[in-house]
Amino acid sequence: MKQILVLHTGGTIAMKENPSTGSVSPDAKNPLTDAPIPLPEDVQLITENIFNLPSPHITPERMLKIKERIQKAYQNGIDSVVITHGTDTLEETAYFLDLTIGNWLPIVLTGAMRSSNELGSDGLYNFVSAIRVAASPDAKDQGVLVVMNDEIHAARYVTKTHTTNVATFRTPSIGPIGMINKNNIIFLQKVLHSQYTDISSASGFIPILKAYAGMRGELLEGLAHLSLDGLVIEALGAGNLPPENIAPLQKLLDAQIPIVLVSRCFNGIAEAVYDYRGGGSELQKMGVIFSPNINSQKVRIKLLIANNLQLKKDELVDFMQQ
Ligand SMILES: NC(=O)C[C@H](N)C(=O)O
Repeated sequence: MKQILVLHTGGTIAMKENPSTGSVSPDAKNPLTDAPIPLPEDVQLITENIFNLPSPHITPERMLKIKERIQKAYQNGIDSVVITHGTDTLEETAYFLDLTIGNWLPIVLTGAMRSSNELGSDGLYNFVSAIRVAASPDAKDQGVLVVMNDEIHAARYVTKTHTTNVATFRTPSIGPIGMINKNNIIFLQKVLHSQYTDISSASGFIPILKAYAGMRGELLEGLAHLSLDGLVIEALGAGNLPPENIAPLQKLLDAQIPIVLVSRCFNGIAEAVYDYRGGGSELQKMGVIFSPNINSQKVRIKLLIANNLQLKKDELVDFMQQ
């Protein structure tokens, strides 16, 4: 028998709609607990309601709690893990686990865009799909996975792209790494391993700042008065900033605050291409770290993990660029 640990954390998948107002809120009793679940024959579920929270209430400390619960379960010989989670921050928890669990047994996150009593509710279907993927031998050694709407995505790249559509989770550039059919689970691509790093705390003040046309230096100047542990900037295009930001940025760098830059573009990566005031070349020479191929919210998770590893400067650059 395959033993799958199911951790329910909350989110729309555990919510109900009030039919008279149309508003959606957490249900005291998880609707998945009593739902008829067609399980593969060789699968046994061990279910736990670790939280019942909307995912905007999920913090890095709570992600750490999920990680520790999974690692404890590994000692008891479970075969895989399914986590139900709100979709708003699902990609951040998925990536946190991808970086901090050094074990390649399947871990699959899923959620829902429509709550349990809404017409066309996708929760139960996604949950069953996640169990099927977690039970598949091909899901081993693929890193943490996100299963929604008949697709399998890698935690490292997947992102929520739509506020309400059930096909909200997408992987820019490469697409899903697998698909779920009526009778088969098919993996189409093999995922690069994320570097494993163990942490026992997840603290740090690391905001994300999005650049825009006409952005002046006041925001960065203001940030210099807060005790930052790091800063993630979503820069313009290939990795550039309006020139007024250079001087305050230098002040933050002089104060030894790690600054990691990604592009605000949905596709592609930030690189030091442009050599003009505020261009990527100047930013790189100043010591801004360019992060390839993950979005700002995931870079933030990675920088937070780095913050709790107490890395030296060179190690931090290496870690953030992997
Ligand atoms: N679809 C969802 O789960 C959205 C919800 N606000 C959450 O993340 O908890």
